[in-house]
Amino acid sequence: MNDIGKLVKSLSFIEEFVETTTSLATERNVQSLLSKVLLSARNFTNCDAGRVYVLDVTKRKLQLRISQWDDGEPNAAWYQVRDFGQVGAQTTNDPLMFCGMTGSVVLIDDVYSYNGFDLDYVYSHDQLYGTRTQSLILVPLRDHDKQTIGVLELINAKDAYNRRYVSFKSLEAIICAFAAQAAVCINNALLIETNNHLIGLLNDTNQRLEKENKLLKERGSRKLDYNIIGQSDAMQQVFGLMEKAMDTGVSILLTGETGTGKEVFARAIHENSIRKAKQFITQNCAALPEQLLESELFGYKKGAFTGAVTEKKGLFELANCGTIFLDEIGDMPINLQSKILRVLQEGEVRPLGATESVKVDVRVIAATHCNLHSKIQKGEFREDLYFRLNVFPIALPALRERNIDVKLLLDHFIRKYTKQYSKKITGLSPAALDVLLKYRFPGNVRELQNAIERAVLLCEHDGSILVEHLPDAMQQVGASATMGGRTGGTRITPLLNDDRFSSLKNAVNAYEISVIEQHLQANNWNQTRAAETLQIPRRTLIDKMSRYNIKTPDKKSAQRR
Ligand SMILES: Nc1ncnc2c1ncn2[C@@H]1O[C@H](COP(=O)(O)OP(=O)(O)OP(=O)(O)O)[C@@H](O)[C@H]1O
Repeated sequence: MNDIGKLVKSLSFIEEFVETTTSLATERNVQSLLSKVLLSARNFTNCDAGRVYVLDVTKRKLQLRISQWDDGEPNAAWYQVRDFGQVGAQTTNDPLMFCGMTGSVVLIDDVYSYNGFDLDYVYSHDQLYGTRTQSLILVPLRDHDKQTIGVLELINAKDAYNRRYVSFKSLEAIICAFAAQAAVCINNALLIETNNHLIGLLNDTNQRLEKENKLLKERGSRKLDYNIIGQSDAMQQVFGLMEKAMDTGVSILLTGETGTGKEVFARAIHENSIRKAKQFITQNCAALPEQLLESELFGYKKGAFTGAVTEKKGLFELANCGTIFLDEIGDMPINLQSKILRVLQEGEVRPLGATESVKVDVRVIAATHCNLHSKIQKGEFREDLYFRLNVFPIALPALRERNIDVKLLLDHFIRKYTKQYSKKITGLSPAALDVLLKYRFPGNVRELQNAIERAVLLCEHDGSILVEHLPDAMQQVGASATMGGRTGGTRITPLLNDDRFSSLKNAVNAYEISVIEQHLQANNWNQTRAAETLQIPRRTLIDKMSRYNIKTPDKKSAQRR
């Protein structure tokens, strides 16, 4: 080539160079810019391949962002992110780290006979993808302030005419000039990318804050109406937990003795949540045999079993977008537990006899009075279901642990039942109040409520509730307190005048009957639970009931309400 020819070639090269770098400056998308940068660099230098590595926002981690070989873009699985914080620039044996940290060019013409830097990443790439790296150059990408923002790597430079390998030495100057221009464009695009990312984050945060604000405003204007009595610290803690869980939709596990208000709380959570416009459905898992419970909860298709003459929607479907309260979850048959788990995990139910599942969005609130841990140990309750339900546990305190609430509840129920039965009474006599404050309430609020309802009915118009209007078990507390601690004996007299106490045996029997009746009543006539609170085997309870002719009143089953 003569001088004129060389001059023309140089001029057209410069023209192409300027054109390319100008076109790069208009590209805003980082990934397509990197792709263009690499392609242009390879075109100028006739390289087989190349890669661009970019430092992350912390300016510590060098990440592979794009890789091109003649026959495609191998994925980046082989590449290990370089952490600049781990070694010093001068001690590193890794050429990428060295180039990035010192801003120096690394040029290797014969990769397989080279023994300077550790080129393991090159060898492993060749082995993994069947490539052949002959030579390479690493050039730092630096911004206006000479801060490294990444590394440009070009591989296997070739002669444009005969496609033979050539040394990168002759191309170093032009590659460095190109890299300097490209780095400015990449830096701008990275800043725009970071900006957009931050704007996105800001928008998300704004939206979230707006939502939370709206919720808080709604909450402020919405009168939280729990209809739950309790000012003790223990109850305040429960209210706090309940408010935290209210609008989240997480599963809640309510634990506590019988009658502590698990269902009251479940209903209050639903009625004060964003689901309140939808259904609140309750199902007592101990109340039905397994198959009936299954068809209640999941529904069935026509012909799914003998008797399934029409299709029936299950409770989960009926509670869609609302809340389902699964009471006595500890008594859920083990086979059904896996189905419940599926609802919680996948948000879908499959009615009996159906071939397809139905998507449901139901908040599950479960309750139990029994110890699920021991049920898990006995293999009666699935541990995975327990963890799923127990996302947000709330333990309700027993009434005896929150004495200051007893008075409030007494006032509340006296007001309620005097209104309900249109009865005018003056309140509780001091002796009755004394008894009630001493009593341990094994049946908790339910027992107190039942006692007051009964007492209001028994009490004289315009009179006050006396000890004799209270259930026997409570009267015994009053009597034993009088016998044990006080003198005067006024409260023993009625007992001695009573035929039932004519002999010690009769008195003991009468006492036993009243205790058993109390526990049955407090447990809604559920024999299993009454036996538990009495701490006797269920069989013994049944024997005693038959011996003393204690009969369950007609309807005591706690079904769906
Ligand atoms: N804090 C409270 N304030 C007012 N009433 C309450 C309170 N706690 C419970 N009650 C009343 O006590 C009775 C029993 O409550 P609930 O049925 O919610 O108890 P539970 O813990 O679900 O009982 P079980 O385990 O036997 O099903 C209900 O009539 C309820 O209205």
